[in-house]
Parts: sequence; structure tokens; C-alpha cells
Amino acid sequence: MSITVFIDGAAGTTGLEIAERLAGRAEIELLILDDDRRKDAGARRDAFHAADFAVLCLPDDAAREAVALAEGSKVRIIDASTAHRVAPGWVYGFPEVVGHDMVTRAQRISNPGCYSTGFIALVAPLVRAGLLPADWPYTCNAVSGYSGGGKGLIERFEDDTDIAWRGYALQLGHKHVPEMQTRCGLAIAPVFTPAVIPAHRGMVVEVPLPLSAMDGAGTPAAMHEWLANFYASSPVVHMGEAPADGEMLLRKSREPSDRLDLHVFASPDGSQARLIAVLDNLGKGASGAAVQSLNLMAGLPETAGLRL
Ligand SMILES: NC(=O)C1=CN([C@@H]2O[C@H](COP(=O)(O)OP(=O)(O)OC[C@H]3O[C@@H](n4cnc5c(N)ncnc54)[C@H](OP(=O)(O)O)[C@@H]3O)[C@@H](O)[C@H]2O)C=CC1
Ligand SMILES: CC(=O)N[C@@H](CCC(=O)OP(=O)(O)O)C(=O)O
Repeated sequence: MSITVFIDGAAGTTGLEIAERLAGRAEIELLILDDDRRKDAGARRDAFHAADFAVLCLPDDAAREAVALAEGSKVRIIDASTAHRVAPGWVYGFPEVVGHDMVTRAQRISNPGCYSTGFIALVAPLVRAGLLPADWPYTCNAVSGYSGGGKGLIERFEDDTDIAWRGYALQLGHKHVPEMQTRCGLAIAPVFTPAVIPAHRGMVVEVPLPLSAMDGAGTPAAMHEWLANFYASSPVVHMGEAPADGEMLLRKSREPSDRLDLHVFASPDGSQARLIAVLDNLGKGASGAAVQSLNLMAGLPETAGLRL
């Protein structure tokens, strides 16, 4: 028996990647609207009512409109936008952190933001275990490939190849901060400093920790061990190899990947640490995560179609 999956926004960056991962799978029938009907509300409503699952790869307002169009249907929705990430009634689509059962049973999934995926993967298990305090003002520094900004930012970076670094969210309050705070159970919103680099895809998310000033924090070794155990059964999240030569490189030529690699680095005396997550913004940061959730919701093998 096959399932019907409607991708709303299939012509966009995330939508195309999801279609790629689902194409050719015998158990999935893809429903994608032609170019002249893809923004037509009536055609989209019909598609929602015909599908078993829908993945929204749209700007936030269009995603809210899509949910309204789907009303009264049996369709189960995965929303890749920011619109529902802390909304009541929506399950956060990070099975390793919220529990696979939650995702398997969900009617409405909100796919995590790309940066948030790295931050939450590092911080949420450690706060939950009492190895990091919940009431600390965390900082998160991150860089993303330009595909993270969708078609508009891709065009800009391809047109202006002289940009070496683009800092943004300079007034703080980036749209991922609410989910970072809520999903980690933090008392204080983290200071989040994202930037874009001239690579098409790829992402590094870092949380620096002044451990000697943080009451109740565990040792770096305890953090590493806890994270390794926490993700031990995950086919997607892994502890990364410690680099032998003392440096980490993100290569522009890195193959697309749905993996998420975590690192714990520390000063020799353990007084400071750097938690680092490396992922593909279009992989576990977007399309890979959506496909993983879809697999779980549909009772299919968790990693089918993923690049691991
Ligand atoms: N890129 C990434 O790494 C990540 C993206 N996301 C999120 O996924 C969502 C999609 O992002 P992304 O793919 O990057 O964006 P893109 O701009 O590349 O694609 C968005 C697509 O939605 C289409 N669209 C806009 N309005 C409507 C509408 N009313 N009805 C139907 N289609 C519409 C656009 O049409 P048109 O082609 O005509 O512009 C475009 O094809 C966003 O919410 C984004 O924040 C989440 C995590 C990571
Ligand atoms: C480089 C870049 O611009 N990235 C996007 C986030 C990409 C992402 O995770 O998107 P959503 O949260 O919108 O789903 C941004 O910072 O707005």
C-alpha cells in the first residue's frame, strides 16, 4: 500500500530537496502541483484533501494559510516553516529529543529550524540531565551556507561572489530563539549570533561555555559521555571524531548529508568548553528532518531516503 504525499512549495529550495528524497520510493506517491497552479488556493485545498500527508515548504504566512486550507481533511502535516514551532497542538519534529512516539503519533509536526537543530541537540539533553544549568544566559554563534536563506539568498550570493561573511540578526531576536529557549527549557533567551558564509550548504553551531563560572555544570567528559549515550541508538545524530590536527574544516564541496555530528571540546583544566554541532542546513536542518518525521508518521523505516 502506498501513501500520498503533497509537497506545498515544491518549487522552493527545501521542497525540491524533499521531492528528491521521496522520488522513486515505491511506497510513496508524490502530489506536486504544476507551475501555473502551485499558488492557486483551490488547487492546494484539493491537494490537501486528497493526500495522506502534506509537507509545507513555504514562507510562514503561506504555511498558516495552508493549514487553514487543509481544515476538515484527514491530512497529517509537517510544516518546515517557523510558523508553528512553539504553537500549542504541534509536535516539535525532533524525534531524538522529544521521543520517537510523539512524532509517530502526531497529526501536526513542526520541523525544527536549522540553527535550532544544532543548539537543541547539544543543550537540551545536558540541561535535562542537570549537567548544564537551565538558568544560564547561553550564547550561540553559528554560520550557515547561503541556501539556508532560500531562493532569494542563493541568488544574492551567486550574484555577489565578493561576500566573505554576512552577519545578520544584528538587533538580536532571530526567529529561532523562541524554539531554542522553549525546547531546551531555558529560563533566559540565548544570545544568538548567526552569519552566512559563501558556501551553498553546511552549518556549524557553537555554544561556548565558561564552565568555571557556571554553578552546577558537569565536566566536559561527563557531557561528552552523556551526549554519546543519549544519541547511542540514533542513526542520524553522532558524536563527531575529534580532529587529530587541532582544527575543524567545513568544506564547500561537502556532500549533501542528513547527519548531525556533535563535539565537546574543552581547555586542559576543564574550566571552559565549546559545544559544536555540524550539520547540513538542507539535511537534518530541513529536508532530511522532514523526511525522517514523515517516515516515522507513516510507519516506514526511519532512515528511508536519507543520506547518512
Ligand atoms: N533553506 C533552508 O535551509 C531551510 C528552510 N526552512 C524553511 O522552509 C520554508 C521554505 O524555505 P525555502 O525552501 O528555503 O524557501 P524558498 O524561497 O526557496 O521556497 C519557498 C517556496 O514557496 C513558494 N510559495 C510562496 N508563497 C506561496 C504560496 N502562497 N503558495 C504556494 N507556494 C508559495 C515560493 O514560490 P516562488 O518560487 O514563486 O517564490 C517558493 O517556491 C521556509 O519557511 C523556510 O524558513 C527551514 C529550515 C532550513
Ligand atoms: C541563512 C538563513 O537566512 N537562514 C534562515 C533560517 C533557515 C531556517 O532554518 O529556516 P526557518 O526557521 O525559516 O524554517 C534565517 O536565518 O532566517
